[in-house]
Amino acid sequence: MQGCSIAVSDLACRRGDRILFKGLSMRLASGEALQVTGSNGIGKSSLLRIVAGLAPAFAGTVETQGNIGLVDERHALDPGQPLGKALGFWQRIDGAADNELARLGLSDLLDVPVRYLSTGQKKRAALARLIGQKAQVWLLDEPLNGLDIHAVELTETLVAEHCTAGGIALIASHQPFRLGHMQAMALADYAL
Ligand SMILES: Nc1ncnc2c1ncn2[C@@H]1O[C@H](COP(=O)(O)OP(=O)(O)OP(=O)(O)O)[C@@H](O)[C@H]1O
Repeated sequence: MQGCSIAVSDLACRRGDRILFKGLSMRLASGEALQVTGSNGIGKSSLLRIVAGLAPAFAGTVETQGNIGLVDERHALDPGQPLGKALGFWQRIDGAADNELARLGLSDLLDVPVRYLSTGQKKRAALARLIGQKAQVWLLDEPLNGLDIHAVELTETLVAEHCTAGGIALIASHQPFRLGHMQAMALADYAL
């Protein structure tokens, strides 16, 4: 995997008329992972969207190197399409790749419309798309929500493999995420 990095310096985030956090700095290099923790509404998702370039910083800078894949609550896959077709759409854009469908327990669901998938199945389908995207930088917003114990372990393993291969993982979650050498940042330390 090519070199990748995230460098955030003195970042402030405003949503509406509220400053959610300020003075946040962090650096992640190839192979590193960081979990951002904090209570509901503190700004974890907002931070990920700023790092992804989808929302503006109120102050400070964000520099990233490498392709970014963001998995959050928004639909990555067309809800009206069967899962196989919805993933196929992205494969034509991302380039053919092994989406790890069998490993993610999705092989028997390819004919099922995405909107009929369960919460956990949708989550695993989003991971399949992320893997196919071959992005170096993974931004994962509450990746364990709605997953059963096996899917939790699989997600943790996939992230570990991604970092071992030289990728970066920035994870926003209030749940424990087991990963060796995971750094941690409490967003409350930067909240106003
Ligand atoms: N576009 C927006 N305009 C105004 N306020 C917003 C906007 N987006 C988010 N907010 C507010 O910013 C705050 C932070 O939201 P955010 O989703 O980043 O928090 P979070 O820490 O990820 O929460 P959760 O753990 O519940 O997912 C919330 O109070 C939310 O209502």
